[in-house]
Amino acid sequence: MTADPARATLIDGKAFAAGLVERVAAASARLESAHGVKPGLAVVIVGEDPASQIYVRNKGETTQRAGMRSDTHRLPAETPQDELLALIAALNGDAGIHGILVQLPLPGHIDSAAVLGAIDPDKDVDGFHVVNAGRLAVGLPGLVPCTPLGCLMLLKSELGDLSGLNAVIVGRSNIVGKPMAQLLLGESCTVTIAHSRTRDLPALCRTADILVAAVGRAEMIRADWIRPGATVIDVGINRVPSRDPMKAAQGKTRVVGDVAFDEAAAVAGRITPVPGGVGPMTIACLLANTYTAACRAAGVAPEPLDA
Ligand SMILES: Nc1nc2c(c(=O)[nH]1)N[C@@H](CN(C=O)c1ccc(C(=O)N[C@@H](CCC(=O)O)C(=O)O)cc1)CN2
Repeated sequence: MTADPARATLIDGKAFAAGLVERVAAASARLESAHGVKPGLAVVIVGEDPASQIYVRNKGETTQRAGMRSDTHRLPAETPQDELLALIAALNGDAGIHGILVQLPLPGHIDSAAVLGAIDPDKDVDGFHVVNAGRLAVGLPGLVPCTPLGCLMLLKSELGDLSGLNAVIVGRSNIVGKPMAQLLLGESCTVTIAHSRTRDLPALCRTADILVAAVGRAEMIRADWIRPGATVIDVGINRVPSRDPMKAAQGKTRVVGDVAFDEAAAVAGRITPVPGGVGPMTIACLLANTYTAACRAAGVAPEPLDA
């Protein structure tokens, strides 16, 4: 009889996110009662992409549950860019709105960089504006992209002090890979960003105490890429056919990450599942950023939101 392989500890992002939303709600209620400021978030969606519709609905519902103001602007797919820019200008000037988020992806006729660049950096709760990317790079207070911020919160709550750890991030996007690298550098990790041109990626990944997978390729990272005991953070959300051939034939899908979870969990020390790992932290951190933006607009120091 063979012994069961050791299994990694699951990092429960769903539970952590629920706790964070509660803390944001409590801090927001105190901000409102002490200073008369109710944090307000405006979410803008252009078009009918079904996944985006679900994410936007979840954002609206979670914002309301946290006792914040939630406005959702649904624009048709053929909305001209000028009209979208005019809406953003109006939201920039609305004192009751502290956070503005434009759901991505945008339809092909719209220049996403121009739209993201039109958001007031102090209301940019996605943290995608170049001003916020610059603030993060030089260590100034700004607004940090939600997914990497959520990953960092999970890592700190699991591992405590991260200083001196080797972190490898697979993926160099502006939204996840690069800000994740800046955040981990800020925690004094030794950081490497890997990408499609990296030589011997499996060997590089095996040097990682912390391995962040943000590449967008289903189950690309295998067990033998992982150093035994490493902490694995899986940012990927990929739809693949259902395991059940009958359901797969009907077009049913399931969500998997960038890490081959079952085999990776036999090697890693800690690992985030997909679903239920990093994903829920994205929306919780959006609320945290909205609260932070509202505090700064009111000239009030934000309360710490750590667990
Ligand atoms: N303006 C933005 N657009 C997009 C962002 C973003 O942060 N800002 N991120 C993604 C979509 N997204 C939020 O917008 C998001 C994606 C996934 C999840 C999540 O909780 N996923 C679940 C699984 C969901 C499923 O089963 O399909 C999980 O991982 O548990 C939350 C938010 C792109 N656009």
